[in-house]
Amino acid sequence: MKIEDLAGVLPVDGVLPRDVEVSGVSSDSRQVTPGILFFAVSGSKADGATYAGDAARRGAIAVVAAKGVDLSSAGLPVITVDDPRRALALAAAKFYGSQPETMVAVTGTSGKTSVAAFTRQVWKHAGLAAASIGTTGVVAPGRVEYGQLTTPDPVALHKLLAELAASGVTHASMEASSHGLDQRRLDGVRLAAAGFTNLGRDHMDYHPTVEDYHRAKLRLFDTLLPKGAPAIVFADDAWSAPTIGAARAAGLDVLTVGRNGQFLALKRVEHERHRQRAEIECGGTIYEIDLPLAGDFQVSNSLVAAGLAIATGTDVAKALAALEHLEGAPGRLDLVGTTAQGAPVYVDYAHKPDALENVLAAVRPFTTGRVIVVFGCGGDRDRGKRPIMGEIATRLADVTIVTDDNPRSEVPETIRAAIMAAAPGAIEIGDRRRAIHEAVGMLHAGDTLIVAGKGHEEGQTIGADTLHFSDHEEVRNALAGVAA
Ligand SMILES: CC(=O)N[C@H]1[C@@H](OP(=O)(O)OP(=O)(O)OC[C@H]2O[C@@H](n3ccc(=O)[nH]c3=O)[C@H](O)[C@@H]2O)O[C@H](CO)[C@@H](O)[C@@H]1O[C@H](C)C(=O)N[C@@H](C)C(=O)N[C@H](CCC(=O)O)C(=O)O
Ligand SMILES: Nc1ncnc2c1ncn2[C@@H]1O[C@H](COP(=O)(O)OP(=O)(O)OP(=O)(O)O)[C@@H](O)[C@H]1O
Ligand SMILES: N[C@H](CCC[C@H](N)C(=O)O)C(=O)O
Ligand SMILES: [Mg+2]
Repeated sequence: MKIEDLAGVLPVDGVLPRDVEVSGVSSDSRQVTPGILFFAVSGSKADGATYAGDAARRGAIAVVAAKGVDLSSAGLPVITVDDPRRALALAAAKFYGSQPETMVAVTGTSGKTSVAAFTRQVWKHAGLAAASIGTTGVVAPGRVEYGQLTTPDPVALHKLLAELAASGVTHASMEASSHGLDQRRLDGVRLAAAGFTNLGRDHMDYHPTVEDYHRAKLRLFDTLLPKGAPAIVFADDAWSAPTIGAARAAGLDVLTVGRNGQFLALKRVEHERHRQRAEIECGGTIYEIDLPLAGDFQVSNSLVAAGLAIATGTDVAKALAALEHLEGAPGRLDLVGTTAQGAPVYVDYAHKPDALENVLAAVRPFTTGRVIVVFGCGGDRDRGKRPIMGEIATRLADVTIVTDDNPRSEVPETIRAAIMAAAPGAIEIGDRRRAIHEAVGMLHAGDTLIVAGKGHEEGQTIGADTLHFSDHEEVRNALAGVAA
């Protein structure tokens, strides 16, 4: 690509000769190779501008930086913009060129991974070549890969989207995390529709207030979606009304789903142990759907996913019929096994208060005995959620076992103590393996065990080391009677 090809997204005129070849774009000087256009972005730990010299030494052709940043010593032509992160996203989109024709994104505190996976499955059922991108990685026809971030950085994202488009993928759903939205990672994605699930306490180590966190999420609707595009909003959350208001004000076609929804109205749900029967009304017709998943919240997630598929052209009856074949995303209320007496053991990714509350409430209706929960809180993350989650667990479970979940650089005992302080009667077992085995050993007929917090994760990070650890494996071993 020539630098002039970026003229639509960057003020390149007069900075470099128009026919200078660009071999790529990057915001990480360590990744710069000759011909790369370097973007100096200011981050949480460092300021990219201080690495412009490094980028120059590695062969960058120019640096894109915020107005007012002094880069006179970098020895590179400077292109100035208002928002270097947005410029990077738009330039990455232009550089890699193609994206699946129909792209949708979903945001919300909980349910993003599930909705992205469900939307892909609904499209697939409708005969479309579909992919999903999120916390558990990339899933596409012939491709399953684990990813590092929920919303990949724009350079990795557009490289991936171009690969997917080249492989024939026409439809892709992706998660829009608040970090991703705030850091402009999705700004170059051509979105056809977007979804909102709910808002609760999360990432309070990044966003100063819950209002700031909500504002970051709203960028998806008021900045990224084109006017007139459909916004599928779950209508039964405390934050639904302000989200609907903002989406309407942005000129979007707001389609609400849920008990209070109008586009897909949930009329009735009957919960069974591992499945649910839902009556959904759309355009005056009632559809009866057998959802093969446990958990009230999965009904909500299915409605958002079906809404996204319908809003982007899938036939209503086909989309709703596809819900009968949904598979849960890995580690989301994932039934790993049952004891000889039939007590189910679920692995779930609830690592924030609302998610824990929902998952414990979800299993109560089909638990005739006790609900037992094993969970902990991650180190180097929001400390405020620890007592809140302790309180939720002891209020909603009959037996609470507090254990470790990625203590990272923190002292594990201190994290557990903060949870225990609000969890009277809870049992403290730091070693997660032992905690899981003891919990499985306690199960009687009618009980349900939830091992929460790690979901699909395959490691336990203690200090700087990540040791292999899988809740799925430990549950299976404990059920098989293998010693801890
Ligand atoms: C806090 C955060 O979100 N950080 C992300 C952010 O880094 P940053 O911009 O703050 O980077 P920084 O370290 O301050 O450096 C500033 C700039 O200097 C550059 N640099 C730095 C060193 C050097 O030698 N040369 C150089 O050019 C860096 O590449 C960067 O561009 O941008 C980077 C590139 O996109 C991300 O990899 C990085 O994610 C880190 C690893 C991370 O852990 N992020 C998590 C918190 C995250 O984003 N999570 C969300 C939500 C998860 C969920 O709830 O599902 C996600 O979407 O995954
Ligand atoms: N719609 C929902 N409402 C409330 N809780 C939910 C909902 N969907 C999922 N959960 C809970 O949140 C956990 C994470 O679900 P999921 O991975 O789909 O959400 P996410 O938004 O992608 O989360 P993360 O940001 O952690 O990746 C689930 O394991 C479950 O406990
Ligand atoms: N995206 C989240 C995941 C948290 C999962 C939990 N197991 C933990 O380690 O706290 C984070 O990195 O904060
Ligand atoms: Mg996710």
